[in-house]
Amino acid sequence: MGDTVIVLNSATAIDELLEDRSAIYSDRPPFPMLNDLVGFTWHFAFMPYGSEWKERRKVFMQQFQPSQVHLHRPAELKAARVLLQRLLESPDKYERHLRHMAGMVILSTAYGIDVQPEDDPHIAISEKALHAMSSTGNRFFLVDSFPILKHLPEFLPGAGFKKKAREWARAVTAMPKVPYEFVKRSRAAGTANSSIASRALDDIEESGDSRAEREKILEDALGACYAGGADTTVSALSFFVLAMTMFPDIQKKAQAAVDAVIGPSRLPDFDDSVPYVDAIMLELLRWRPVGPLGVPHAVTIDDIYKGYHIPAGAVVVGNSWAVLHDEKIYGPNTDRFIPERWLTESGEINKAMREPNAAFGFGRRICPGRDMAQWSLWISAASILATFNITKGLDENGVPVEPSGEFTSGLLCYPVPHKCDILPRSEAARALIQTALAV
Ligand code: HEM
Repeated sequence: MGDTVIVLNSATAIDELLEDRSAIYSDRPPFPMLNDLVGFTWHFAFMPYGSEWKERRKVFMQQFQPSQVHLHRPAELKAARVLLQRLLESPDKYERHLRHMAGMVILSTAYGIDVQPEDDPHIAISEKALHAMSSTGNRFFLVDSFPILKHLPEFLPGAGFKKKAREWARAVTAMPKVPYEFVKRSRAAGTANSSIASRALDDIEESGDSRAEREKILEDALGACYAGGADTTVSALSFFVLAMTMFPDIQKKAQAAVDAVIGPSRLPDFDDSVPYVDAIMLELLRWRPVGPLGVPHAVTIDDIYKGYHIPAGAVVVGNSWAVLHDEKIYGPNTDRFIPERWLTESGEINKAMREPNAAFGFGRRICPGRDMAQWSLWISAASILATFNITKGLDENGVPVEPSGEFTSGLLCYPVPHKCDILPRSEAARALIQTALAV
């Protein structure tokens, strides 16, 4: 990393630098362990600001622009309903089910893959690579401060990180390749489902441009869906489960709001408008941003801000947590979970509030999957509220166990595991879940 690290703690500084001057604040630090050794060089989240990053981000954005998002809805809806069924069968494994749901949305949307209920091979490959990413991103490796160390032979004492990196690199290289090759094989066999990959390959074939290069860009860009979207979605939904466990009154209010719109005989759909659930989603992203310090940016040329010299290469961190907990922006008690802060007196979303975009990063690097993320979170949360009660688990004496509310530290945070019971709200709710996928 560069020698200078600047942490921006105020919304004003973030707006003025990472947003207004994003043309020069959108680079990344080098990440020697993650990129050079573990092999995430294909993932545009970690690429330097430049043509390779631009090409991949452009291809990605084309598929996630507003005119395309309706194509992703069936997969998001199906994954939410499968989630309900899995919660019904084994509620104690809810973390595993959230992970399955996030993987299902991404693999189905991006590649048209129908994931298996258990031990899906595509999920397994991607999860291995994600494990490498979180293990690398959440830990300090000396090689990140002294990139020269990457040239140490593996057998030397202190070079154990190279062995670890080599083991991880296999899964990391396979992550974008294996599902992409699956799509190509399915197309050749005439069995391919509709997917982003398949539609983009149609375009490439029709255009007749230099195919190998465009395909490589597409393969990399799609690999970024799982790499950027799985852990983050799981973390946000885990915080939803935590919030519903900790704040039963808010859960009751949300269930009443869902019931009033949906009624007793069906499950939520994307056309349903439930502002209280919108408010819960906004508050969730604000209260517990999954990456409190985002992903570091770097500045490409020397800059001056308020009289301070910011040298080229400086690492610039936008402190999302500080912005999202700023009481001047979001009102009092920002450490508390209060969905009402997002609502007007008449119960509509208050459009004057600053959206919790800081949870998705900044400027030209802002999360390009945020729309998909928010819709997936919304439909999952609304479906759970419609059908389940989430309550505190009981200890051996039958006393409810209060969750600590704590969360892990690192690039990406999760709630510390807590005891909770997830049970259907009624026999009618159970029946709705059981028949949901037959509809
Ligand atoms: C709750 C869910 C999510 C959260 C909180 C989240 C948050 C973030 C954050 C903080 C960044 C870094 C932005 C920056 O550097 O300023 C990012 C980047 C990224 N996210 Fe997300 N994300 C989520 C879901 C997704 C999903 C579902 C996808 C894919 C479908 C995705 C794909 C990406 C990619 C590809 C990047 C790299 C962008 C770049 O460097 O140009 N994310 N996300």
